[in-house]
Amino acid sequence: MTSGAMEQVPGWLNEHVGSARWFGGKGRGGEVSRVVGLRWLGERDGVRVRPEVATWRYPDGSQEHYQLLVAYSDAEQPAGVLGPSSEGIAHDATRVPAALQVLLASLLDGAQDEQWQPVIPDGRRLAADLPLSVYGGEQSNTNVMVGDVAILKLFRKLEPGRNLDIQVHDALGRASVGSAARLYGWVAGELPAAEGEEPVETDYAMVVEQLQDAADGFVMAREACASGADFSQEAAALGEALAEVHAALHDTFDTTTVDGDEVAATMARRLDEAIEAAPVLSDHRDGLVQVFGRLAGHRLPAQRIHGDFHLGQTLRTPDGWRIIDFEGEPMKTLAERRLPDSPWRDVAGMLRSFGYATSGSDDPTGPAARQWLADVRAAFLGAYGEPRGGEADVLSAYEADKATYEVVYEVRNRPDWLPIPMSAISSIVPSRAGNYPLTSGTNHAGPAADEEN
Ligand SMILES: Nc1ncnc2c1ncn2[C@@H]1O[C@H](COP(=O)(O)OP(=O)(O)O)[C@@H](O)[C@H]1O
Ligand SMILES: O=P(O)(O)O[C@H]1O[C@H](CO)[C@@H](O[C@H]2O[C@H](CO)[C@@H](O)[C@H](O)[C@H]2O)[C@H](O)[C@H]1O
Repeated sequence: MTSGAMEQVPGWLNEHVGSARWFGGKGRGGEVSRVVGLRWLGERDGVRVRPEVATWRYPDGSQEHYQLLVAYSDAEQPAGVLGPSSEGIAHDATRVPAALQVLLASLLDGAQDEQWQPVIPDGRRLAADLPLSVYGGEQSNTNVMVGDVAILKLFRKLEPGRNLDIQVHDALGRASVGSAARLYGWVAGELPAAEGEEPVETDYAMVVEQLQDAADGFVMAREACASGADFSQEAAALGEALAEVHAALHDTFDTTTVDGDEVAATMARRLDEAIEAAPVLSDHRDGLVQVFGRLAGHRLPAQRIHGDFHLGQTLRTPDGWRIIDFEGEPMKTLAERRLPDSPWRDVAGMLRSFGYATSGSDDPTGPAARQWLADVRAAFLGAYGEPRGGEADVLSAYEADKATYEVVYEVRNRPDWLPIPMSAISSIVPSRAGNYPLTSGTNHAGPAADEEN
């Protein structure tokens, strides 16, 4: 098969895409309707590598595009086997070391065609023989660690236009913001066009500075709460880092104001969609709508923000906090994620995340964890800038909205963690039906603390 041509969809592809961590349509049904191979990137040790675009079609007729990186060989590789194909045995290339080397070499070689265009303006420290490994933790895309130099982030869900992570890292680098990683390069290209359609630009990958000795903010905060260690100074530094990023984004991208009535209506609509995915929310509907309703009659300043800010998006390096992953909420469309939004959405995301961190404590609802939470919230807000006047209501509405989003996220991805956002919702909006029962003894999170609001 030549590059760019459409191939018959092999049977194993539905399983590969539908069960992947990066697949955003879990629970919505559908299947792969077509798959198109882009350019062959090269061959090494009998393994040929090609990025491919799989189109997933949902029962309602909508569709999404996902990037696959496929390695083909005549013999089975030790890991990553997907199934047979007309090109040989297909493998998930992120699990085949030789295939990852082919990918890196092709970026450095820089060969381009319309569909796949590597651009590495700052690749001084990259070399084809650097060891490569796929990051093994939670991620919505696929991060390949390139030695200790860079991270190659393969975007999985492909969307039209410039990727937000590339755009924001670029802007923050130009503004000399120290609390984000440096952007080294990217792979732009085109989504394969269906018959009779014009090709649409997209981005396939990004290469950024690999932060060294970086501790995950969520792990750090959770451990601090579990051991009773003070986290206030760290929380204050996080507040400063977010304020620095917000200031740069404010000065770089368009700003506007948004209508509080519309924001409240959008939150209520999101809630109704959330209730369909997570009926457990329905008892809280009226109370949540009331919280959202406090935005009515106000105009809220809006600007480009992070959009999915939580402790898992922060890394503590020896030089201070770094904020990562500026792609916004994975469940929103790119058009929605590009729109200016209230900076209080990011603040609320971090406050919610501090609540998640209390799950590390033996007694998440006990006085020590509650005090820890109150202290870190106060320190973070103090350093970021306390909400003034009606901003406190805006912040509460965004916290409630974020918790609603989290309920759906947990239902779909980590049902064991569901008690955490549910208990937050119970404390924001005590319901007639009583609080969500806190379960204990889950492997991951354990019971969640009641949260301050
Ligand atoms: N620049 C970086 N330096 C070091 N580690 C990073 C960097 N960017 C991301 N990581 C690690 O990779 C993980 C996933 O990255 P993230 O950008 O959140 O990916 P995704 O969009 O796939 O969720 C992070 O939690 C972090 O541990
Ligand atoms: O994968 P992303 O980083 O884009 O974010 C998604 O996954 C996050 C979980 O990994 C999820 O965050 C939720 O869990 C965190 C603890 O693991 C917690 O700190 C956050 O407050 C909570 O929202 C995030 O919402 C989701 O978009």
